[in-house]
Amino acid sequence: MILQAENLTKSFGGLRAVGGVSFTLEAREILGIAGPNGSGKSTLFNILTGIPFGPDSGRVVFEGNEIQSVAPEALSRSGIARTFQRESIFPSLSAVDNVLVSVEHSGRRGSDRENEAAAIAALDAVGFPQTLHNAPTATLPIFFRKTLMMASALAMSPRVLLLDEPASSLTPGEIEHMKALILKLREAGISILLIEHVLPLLMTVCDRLVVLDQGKVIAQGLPTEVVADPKVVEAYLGQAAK
Ligand SMILES: Nc1ncnc2c1ncn2[C@@H]1O[C@H](COP(=O)(O)OP(=O)(O)OP(=O)(O)O)[C@@H](O)[C@H]1O
Repeated sequence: MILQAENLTKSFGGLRAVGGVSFTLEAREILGIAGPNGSGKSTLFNILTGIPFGPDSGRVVFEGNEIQSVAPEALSRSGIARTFQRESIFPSLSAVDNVLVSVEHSGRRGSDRENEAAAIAALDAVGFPQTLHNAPTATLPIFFRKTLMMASALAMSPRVLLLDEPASSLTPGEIEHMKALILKLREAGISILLIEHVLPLLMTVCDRLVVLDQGKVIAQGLPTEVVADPKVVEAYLGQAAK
């Protein structure tokens, strides 16, 4: 086991966005976090990484160490990196310069030439086209903005990577590329937590699923078992009916 969440909670005023969530992530596992809109998925990522806020209570154990109170910068240097649901890139910087920002915050800062080589290696690892390395990122198509954000996360050399809806707004062909990329990252030895709305995508890449509804785990286990669980069907159908 590489990561363990124990009874995590987070409230916003009277709203309990995450209400006692526990799960484990095994080394080199892809664990999907599913659940309808507003079920607490992104808040769970926020409190796991401390970006932008930690949990109200509960424990997060990463490689045997409690990390729920570790500052986010120290945490990302220690081997956990994340992407965001909305692409968080610096639009005025080129792709290489975006990734360089991560390299320079990774705690492995070298010479300018070494840093640039590390940034380019991260872009290559996600298949980001060389022709776009120096293009302004503001005008990049969404698929490349998403892979750029993944390259920035990889530049931190994470052992655990949290991906928040990497496939949202992508075309079916792009989703296939994204799937292949996620599987390749696991092959490279990275353990992955993957938030997605779209159950069929989770079904094809995840080893196990955890399903949240209203901040609580309502099911977890093998994807085929979880999607057949009446509580999961009800949570998704309830959402569709709204
Ligand atoms: N910073 C915040 N302040 C107040 N309420 C928040 C905040 N962040 C999230 N919430 C609320 O917490 C609940 C869980 O939101 P969260 O974004 O974690 O859900 P989600 O499952 O990621 O949803 P989606 O699939 O729509 O992204 C929602 O009711 C949301 O409105």
